Amino acid sequence: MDFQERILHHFNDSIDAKTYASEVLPPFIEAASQMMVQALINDGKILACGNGGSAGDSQHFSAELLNRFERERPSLPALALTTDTSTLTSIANDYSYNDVFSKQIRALGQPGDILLAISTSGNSANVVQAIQAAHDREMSVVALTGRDGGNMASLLGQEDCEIRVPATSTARIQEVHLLVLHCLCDLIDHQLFGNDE
Ligand SMILES: O=C(CO)[C@@H](O)[C@H](O)[C@H](O)[C@H](O)COP(=O)(O)O
Ligand SMILES: [Zn+2]
Repeated sequence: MDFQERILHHFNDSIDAKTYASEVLPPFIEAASQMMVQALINDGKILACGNGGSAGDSQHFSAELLNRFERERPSLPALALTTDTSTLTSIANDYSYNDVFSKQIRALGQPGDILLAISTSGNSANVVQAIQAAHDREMSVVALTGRDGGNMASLLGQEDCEIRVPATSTARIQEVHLLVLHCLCDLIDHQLFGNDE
């Protein structure tokens, strides 16, 4: 395969992953948006976490809520738990990397808040512990996963919502996660602030 063939292969794989996801994910994305809207209406906030590319997704999503997505509207309360290096390094150093998100949630999470937990494998131990901490704080969870949902899937209850991308490649799952996050931003704006046409 020459370089351009490789590139084409990535594009086609990504298109196929999104097409397949579009056949199964819409009801779950709708439900997750309604959970988030209800939390925001009730003065709750959204805390987001994940590792690597999913840390980037957490920050991408919280920025779109705090600042804006595609239209003018008031700031919405969201916080990525992946950004404060002093907090992250001290928790990892003194306790364990598995605690970096859960300790923040136990301090900042309030009943009625939402945890957005992002992992392509569903098996990142710090995200699994974040879900446990969120439940302890009476928060509901929106989980963005892939593959078989991993350990995260088995922890979720009736109040939670899993959006599981039907794919196995980390990169393809991440590409669909980003699209899902943009759908959530659009649906949140639409439900809170009405039609923008
Ligand atoms: O972005 C990528 C791969 O595309 C990596 O940084 C990836 O996010 C990291 O390996 C993560 O640690 C994977 O964690 P997870 O998705 O299994 O929870
Ligand atoms: Zn990546």
